[in-house]
Amino acid sequence: MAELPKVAIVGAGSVGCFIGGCWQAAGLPVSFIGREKLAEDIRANGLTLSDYTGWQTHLPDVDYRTDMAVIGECDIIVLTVKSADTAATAREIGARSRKGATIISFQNGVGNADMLRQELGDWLEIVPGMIPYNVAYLGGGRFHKGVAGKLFAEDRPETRRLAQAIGDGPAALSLSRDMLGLAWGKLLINLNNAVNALSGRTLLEELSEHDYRRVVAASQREGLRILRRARIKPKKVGAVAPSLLPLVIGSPDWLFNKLFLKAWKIDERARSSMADDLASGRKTEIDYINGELVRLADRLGTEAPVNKAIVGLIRWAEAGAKPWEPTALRREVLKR
Ligand SMILES: NC(=O)C1=CN([C@@H]2O[C@H](COP(=O)(O)OP(=O)(O)OC[C@H]3O[C@@H](n4cnc5c(N)ncnc54)[C@H](OP(=O)(O)O)[C@@H]3O)[C@@H](O)[C@H]2O)C=CC1
Ligand SMILES: CC(C)(CO)C(=O)C(=O)O
Repeated sequence: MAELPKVAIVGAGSVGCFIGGCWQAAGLPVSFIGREKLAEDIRANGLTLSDYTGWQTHLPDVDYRTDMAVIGECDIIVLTVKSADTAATAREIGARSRKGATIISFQNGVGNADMLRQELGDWLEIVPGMIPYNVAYLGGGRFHKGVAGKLFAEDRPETRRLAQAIGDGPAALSLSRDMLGLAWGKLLINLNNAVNALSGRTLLEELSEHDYRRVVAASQREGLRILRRARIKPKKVGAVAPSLLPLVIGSPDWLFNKLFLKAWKIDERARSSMADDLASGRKTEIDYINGELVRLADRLGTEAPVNKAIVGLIRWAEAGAKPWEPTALRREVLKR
């Protein structure tokens, strides 16, 4: 990999188009692999990327495809499909990729890298990654990063070279030797995704309501208890240590809205990816977030009533149930 690595983004939707677009803007050769609807849009409009700071760039020439033919030429494969699609997509990648190429998972949840190891471990180098920020598809080839944060990938020689090639910028790559800890830290933050989706509101609107935050805080407190029991140490993602998350999220409005919400730089359009899934009638990743804790609790012989209740409400919402008002959601989940 003496020259710039050739990158394929597989599952080029919100996150994939943003990351791949930023890396192309940084000078890397990037091919995007995704669905025909986005291919048409990007063919017509190119790719426009923006973020919450007002930064914007436009890429008129984008190699967006709907087949994997190019994958055999790529050094770095970035996987950005939803978790339920990981195994099937990995098999497609395995059939076409070059032995020894690197695949990085930028997905929510804690199990995608293991799934990739299972499907592709003897063929590709499997690298866990983590995406801390939100990306919204705004139509017309536009993708907007709505929350602050830096991408992470496991610290290895090939990711060090990649990070150097990308340089600084909105999709800069940081490296870590504790990706599993980061994945669990991110999962604790992602417990807000379901409440955001159930609220039917933007992240800012939802997080400014104390009753929604009380539900999130309770699911995080329960998550932390289960992780302690499993001897899993979640790592800090963002400004707040995992053990303090329930305290900060559950704090009263006068403190939370004035201090924390302002400092987090959340764009007023931003919603969680689970809210996007519900809005477009797709199955959510609930089984890989709150559901992961429910399964872990089960394996440990303990209970996860708050997260279990939230999984149930998301199932209803997937079947078409209406959004929840703050107090009604608090009463339904916390029974108080
Ligand atoms: N969006 C966000 O702000 C954030 C997302 N994440 C995580 O990032 C991951 C990606 O999310 P996001 O970008 O929102 O997802 P999107 O649904 O926007 O993008 C994934 C795309 O991959 C397509 N796809 C699925 N299987 C294949 C395949 N085999 N070949 C080609 N394309 C395929 C999907 O098509 P189809 O829908 O037809 O299946 C979809 O268009 C998720 O794990 C999510 O939780 C993390 C942080 C923030
Ligand atoms: C909003 C964010 C960045 C954190 O919950 C996210 O991970 C998502 O939308 O899936």
